[in-house]
Amino acid sequence: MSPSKVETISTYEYPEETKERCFFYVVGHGFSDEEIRRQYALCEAFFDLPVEEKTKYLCDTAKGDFRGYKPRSTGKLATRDNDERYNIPKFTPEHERPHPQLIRDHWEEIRAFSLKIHNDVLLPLLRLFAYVLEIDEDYLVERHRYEAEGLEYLRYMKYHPRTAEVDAQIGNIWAKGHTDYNTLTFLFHQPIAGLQVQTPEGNWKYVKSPRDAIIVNIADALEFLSGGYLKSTVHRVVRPPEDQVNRPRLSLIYFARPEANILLKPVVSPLLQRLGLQAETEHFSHDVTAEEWARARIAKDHRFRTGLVDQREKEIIAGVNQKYYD
Ligand SMILES: O=C(O)CCC(=O)C(=O)O
Ligand SMILES: [Fe+2]
Repeated sequence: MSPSKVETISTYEYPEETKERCFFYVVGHGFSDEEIRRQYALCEAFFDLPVEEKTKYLCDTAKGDFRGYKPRSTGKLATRDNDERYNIPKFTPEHERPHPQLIRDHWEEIRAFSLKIHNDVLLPLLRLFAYVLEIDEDYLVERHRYEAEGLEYLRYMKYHPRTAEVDAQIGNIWAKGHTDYNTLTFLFHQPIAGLQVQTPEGNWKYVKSPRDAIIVNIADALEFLSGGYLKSTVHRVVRPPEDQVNRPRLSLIYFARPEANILLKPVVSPLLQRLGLQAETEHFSHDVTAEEWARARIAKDHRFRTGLVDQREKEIIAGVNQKYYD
């Protein structure tokens, strides 16, 4: 028998990495399935309250304030959105406000849940991003102090199923493509499909939601602070697939934001200097704070939702535009 011929092989060339902007997942986050499902149960119970009760806690979105209850649009504006929200702000004296008894009855549990996201998930990630940016490990942490003035909130959300006819009028898009305006958004497990992320080529891809993972989304403030190095993810929500379309879609989301007076400009970072990103990628015509940016975006959103304008306005503040995507 002749020895088999040994083929010479060269090293494997890896295919090019995907250039997609991604959400990323955090696992091993320390939240039990039960803890999360209790929050969903509270979310469901909140939206089951009579509408007269919920509207006592309306948020003042005209002024860019998202604390409290946002009803879904109805009547002629019914196609503008199909979701109700209840945003529960940080548990600090600045944000003391009335809440329904249901929320009061579970105050400590909701508070512990919110603080756990802030302390055990947000802060370690901020240290990681500081490491990536080659800046002091606590630089971002010191700008997201829980006790400081500024708004973060836990959001309970409920999307109401709509008929195929109504959904067809808006191209089956429940929430148009957008970026979030905060630092990081944490989306807890979401069994109803619908969330999609936009690739740099402009295509949309479903975001899977593994049961043990929190989906994390980089948002505008982090993009500004990192000179565009960390990209604010463009995402949207579409009509769920046929086997899920008749079920209400509950979402449990935490929005972390920088402290109110943090200026949205790139941090001084060796990495950004090397990459030539130290100059701002988008230029505000004057300094803009995290609070101003968020309020301006919420107020513009209010104008569209409530029918004051028929097209979403592009310019948000100080010459910087927000893009919307179908
Ligand atoms: O409900 C979701 O899955 C995403 C919601 C969202 O993008 C938002 O509220 O900003
Ligand atoms: Fe979003």
